[in-house]
Amino acid sequence: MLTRIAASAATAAASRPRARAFASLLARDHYKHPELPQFVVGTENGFLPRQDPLPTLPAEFKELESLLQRMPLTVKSGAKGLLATGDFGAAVNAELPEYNVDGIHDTQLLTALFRDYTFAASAYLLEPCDLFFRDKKDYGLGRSVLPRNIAVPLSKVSAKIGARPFMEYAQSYSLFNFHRVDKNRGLDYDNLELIRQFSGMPSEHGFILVHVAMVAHSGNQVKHILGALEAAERNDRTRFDQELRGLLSAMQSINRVMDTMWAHSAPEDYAKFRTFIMGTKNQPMFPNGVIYEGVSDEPTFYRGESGANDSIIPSADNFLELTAELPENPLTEILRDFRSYRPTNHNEWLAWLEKQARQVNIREFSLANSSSAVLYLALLDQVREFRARHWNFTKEYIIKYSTHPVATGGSPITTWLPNQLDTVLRVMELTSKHIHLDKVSPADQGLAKQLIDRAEAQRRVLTREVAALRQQFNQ
Ligand code: HEM
Repeated sequence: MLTRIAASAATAAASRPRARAFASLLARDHYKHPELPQFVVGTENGFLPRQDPLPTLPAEFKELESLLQRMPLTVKSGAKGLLATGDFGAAVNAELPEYNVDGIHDTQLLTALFRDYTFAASAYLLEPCDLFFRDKKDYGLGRSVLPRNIAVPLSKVSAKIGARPFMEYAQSYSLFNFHRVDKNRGLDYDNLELIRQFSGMPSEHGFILVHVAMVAHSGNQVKHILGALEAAERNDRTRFDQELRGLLSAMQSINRVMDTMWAHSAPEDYAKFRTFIMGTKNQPMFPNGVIYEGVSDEPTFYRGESGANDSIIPSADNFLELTAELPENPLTEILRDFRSYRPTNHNEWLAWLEKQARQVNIREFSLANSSSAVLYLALLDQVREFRARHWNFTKEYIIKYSTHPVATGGSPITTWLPNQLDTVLRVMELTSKHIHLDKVSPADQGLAKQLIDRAEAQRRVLTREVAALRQQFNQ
């Protein structure tokens, strides 16, 4: 039933060329159906789930719930948890039954089970790496077999929600891992509480919930993207510019919340919980992958949890037709592979948007009018701002404290993020050549000059930085 609903929604979107087609996925009768996936892109929820995540599991899963509550390095009472003493793996083997999940169809419960089994799986597989890292500042080897009491139900639940059986950004670690302190209030950072975590540290709480508070603004991003596509299709310049202004304001809100990361999550703490969000693909801790006992004898290799699977920036890339400007190289292949580690409907949205923006020709339509072109440049600048801040995060939270050459998602640490940042900066330079500054208001003239100068300077600095880091990391 569930796949039928998702499939019919996808077919509806694909078969209608009009810009509003995707919004029809949110028809009210579909939206409330308990078997509809939790992650369905919308103009209100954006890329967050359509229902708030279940904070605890029902009583029939009490052993799993108990293990997860006792799991963090520091538990709620302040005492040391199972991961701190290196006892989590033994506790899983001794206490966890192999639950039967065959009869479950409600996606709110299925996704909560997916979140909780992926937490248990990552803690189980990476527990030895965390112990090793505390002493040696290297990760050693992870466990290479996932026991059947986790592997079998995790694989079944994953198949039901269309996910890979491994911790991911949206359906487990970040976007299905919050609850509201006050049910009647919105999703501001101060109204968010965390459900699961590995460390029990305030910095992990902040790291996860800043992502949620940013994505809380993505409904506006989706709304204005849909509006701008429709306006361009109808050749309605006035409305197109209004929608671009709305989109700009949504992106500015997202970037403002992102900047609060520095205050909510301390750079020196990141390495203490980062081990547990690593993947098993392209990682030296899992040279032979991981066998899922009771599922298959073939080893599995999965990318780890990463904000790279968030949909805000890929949506901006696709709408602004930046994706088409990415160089054809192994780093861009990694980007495309990352984009497959997200909820099915997010993938459908991104694929639809890339095609639709190309068909309507958003870039050409924007550049055909100097005022729209300045707005287009300002939107590129928001993507630049996100990626530049993000590159600063990577230097301050990771590179300062670790010589491990691979990020949690499995990408090379020194070159992958700059591949995308450099593309935005290059496209900003190209775009600036299409703007007739004599045809825009003095305020827009000043703005355009400021954005172009900053992009040129940033590109020069980035090239120097990456060359130095590549030498240091031998990449
Ligand atoms: C301390 C904060 C953060 C750190 C250290 C960090 C680190 C990283 C790293 C190392 C990557 C490379 C991919 C990989 O994992 O292999 C990445 C990718 C990415 N992260 Fe983060 N991240 C942080 C916060 C965020 C936040 C708050 C968001 C918001 C949604 C985010 C969104 C992304 C995106 C979209 C990518 C792909 C980048 C691109 O397309 O250029 N990250 N992150």
